[in-house]
Amino acid sequence: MTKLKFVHQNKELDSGVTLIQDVSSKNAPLKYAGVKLLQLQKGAVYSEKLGKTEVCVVALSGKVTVKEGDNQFENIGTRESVFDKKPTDSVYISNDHDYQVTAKSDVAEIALCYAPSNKQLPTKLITAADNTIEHRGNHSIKRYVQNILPEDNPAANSLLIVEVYTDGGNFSSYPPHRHDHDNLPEESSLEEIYLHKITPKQGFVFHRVYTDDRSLDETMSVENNDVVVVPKGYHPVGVPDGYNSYYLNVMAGPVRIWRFHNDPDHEWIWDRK
Ligand SMILES: O=C[C@H](O)[C@@H](O)[C@H](O)CC(=O)O
Repeated sequence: MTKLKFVHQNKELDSGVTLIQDVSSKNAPLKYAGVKLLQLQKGAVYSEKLGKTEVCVVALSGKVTVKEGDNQFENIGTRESVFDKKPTDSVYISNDHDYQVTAKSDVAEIALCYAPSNKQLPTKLITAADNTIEHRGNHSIKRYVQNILPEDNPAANSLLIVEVYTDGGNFSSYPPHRHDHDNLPEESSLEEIYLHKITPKQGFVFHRVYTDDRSLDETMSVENNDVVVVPKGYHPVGVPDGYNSYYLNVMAGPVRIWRFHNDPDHEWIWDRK
């Protein structure tokens, strides 16, 4: 059985810096994407030296200052919780840079989203206002999407990043789709990471990852701060009534294009009136 779910941890990295998730090709069936979830106490500093990797620092909650070379972005972040359900600020940093993140609020949570990068691009603040918003779906497949780094934003070499909110009783990433065939223009090959958050925090959601031939077919119950990786296959999410779901998606692959293929068995779901 392929390990697709990574349960949250609480590992003290440094004074005031707690590592909750660290998922990458080193410990998961991934070749491109990676994610870290960190919680920082006020004044705590997380530093990193990038190789041939780009990173997008997403200010999930609280406020942080991000410094890279001569670039300093002070007090970024717009929300106390991801469930404030509004866009936040992020900073894109490409390969071979050193950067530091310092917490400015009592507690700050950041997601570090990684993908391969060989061409240095400008370090860039992606403000909340730069996010594009979508309301997708109908019936019981309604979700609200905040695009942080969609493919029409040329700021990154490989990264595609989006936040998705799904209220209880709804499915998202549904009808099921895949993007695991390098077959443009019909379909692109992107692996994907889901960083899940749920409110109230004792909740869970169902996440299935399966392939057409069912050689991979895992249905998982996923809890707050768990990560699910999607190396290939369809990947629908179901949210029990009474709870609301948030997930941060990190996608990356050979080409920075998002073209998905719906599971033919369930594509009719989109056509309902
Ligand atoms: O491929 C993208 C991911 O599966 C999600 O971001 C999905 O598109 C979100 C949704 O449309 O429900």
